Amino acid sequence: MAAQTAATTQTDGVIRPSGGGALLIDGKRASEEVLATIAATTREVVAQGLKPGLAVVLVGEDPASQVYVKSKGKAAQACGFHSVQYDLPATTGEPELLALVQKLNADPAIHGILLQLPLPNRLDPTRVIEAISPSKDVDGLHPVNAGLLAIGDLSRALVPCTPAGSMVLLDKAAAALKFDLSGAEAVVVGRSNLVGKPIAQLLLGRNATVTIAHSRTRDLKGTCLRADVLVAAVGRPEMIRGDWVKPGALVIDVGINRVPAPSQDGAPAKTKLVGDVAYAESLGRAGAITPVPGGVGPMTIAMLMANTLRAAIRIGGLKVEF
Ligand SMILES: NC(=O)C1=CN([C@@H]2O[C@H](COP(=O)(O)OP(=O)(O)OC[C@H]3O[C@@H](n4cnc5c(N)ncnc54)[C@H](OP(=O)(O)O)[C@@H]3O)[C@@H](O)[C@H]2O)C=CC1
Ligand SMILES: Nc1nc(=O)c2c([nH]1)NC[C@@H]1CN(c3ccc(C(=O)N[C@@H](CCC(=O)O)C(=O)O)cc3)C=[N+]21
Repeated sequence: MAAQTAATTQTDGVIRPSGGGALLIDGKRASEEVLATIAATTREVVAQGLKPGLAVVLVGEDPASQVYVKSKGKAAQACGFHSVQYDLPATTGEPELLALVQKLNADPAIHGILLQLPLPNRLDPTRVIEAISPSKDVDGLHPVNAGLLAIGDLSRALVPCTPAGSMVLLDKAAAALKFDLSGAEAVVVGRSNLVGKPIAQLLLGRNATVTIAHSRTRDLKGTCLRADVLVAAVGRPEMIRGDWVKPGALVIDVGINRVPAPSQDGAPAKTKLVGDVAYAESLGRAGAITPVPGGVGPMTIAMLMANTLRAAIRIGGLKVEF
């Protein structure tokens, strides 16, 4: 492990451990590159009289959601966006939430609306998501955007942020290993509308042969072992073991799981983040892997900013390359 930490990120955003083993794809670094491009393009857009605006809506007091929402607001400000956050009590009713969405749909200062999920159980997310104007749906969850992705119209779709960010990291891994996605066996574990399904669509769009696995999949280990590209989006800490990884595979670990960390005797209990893939076990097998934290998480936030800028450019009818 010491050799792993000694190596530093190289110009292509990939860490090559000096002791050999999987390449580490540096999501923090990749996200900073994307954010720098966004900040530069935003200056151009602002000079043309349009300031991209992002509204993040949080219902209830889930501490993890509060952390994510805060980092989204910070990133928006760093990009030069107008940024607003709505913190609604857990008791908020659907009519009030729908009224807020309508107000934001009509607000010319807002180009992106993000409704942080999960909502409190009483509220049905589909109805609220469908109320968001597709042109402002920077999470890419509205059926119009999901449909555009499904038919492969990436020039018009707003693509969900985590899947879009995962593809950027996968491209870095593929470039570093001179690996061609076209025709490759890709396995996505997880089929949520937010992560698993859209990642599978993006991989299909790149001509991978895609399998989507889920909780009813019979031989999950055997399925994973076929994968040249393995994407884990399950939400179960380190469920995918090292010996489920095909030697040389490109592994994208989307999972973000907070688990108890061993604490020194007497010290207060601590927690740490782990992915859905047993990271240490996989280092000796994978060709490349994204770490948790510092992998897909930071890219998700960067792609949310990218979607907001894209939405603003489209709504404003600007002729800016982005
Ligand atoms: N890095 C980031 O920015 C983000 C990370 N995440 C993380 O990604 C993970 C997945 O998120 P999300 O898609 O929203 O989660 P969901 O809970 O919506 O979906 C989980 C998926 O995993 C499948 N699954 C659950 N248990 C098993 C199992 N034992 N074997 C096989 N498949 C299983 C489920 O199958 P079934 O459909 O059959 O129930 C489901 O399709 C979470 O850890 C989440 O925190 C999420 C969003 C952003
Ligand atoms: N409508 C909606 N869209 C989302 O995209 C969405 C959501 N709801 N609900 C929750 C999930 C989760 N999510 C993360 C974003 C960033 C990090 C992130 O930046 N993680 C850091 C670490 C952060 C920490 O230390 O806690 C990292 O992995 O390095 C993680 C998770 C977006 N989500």
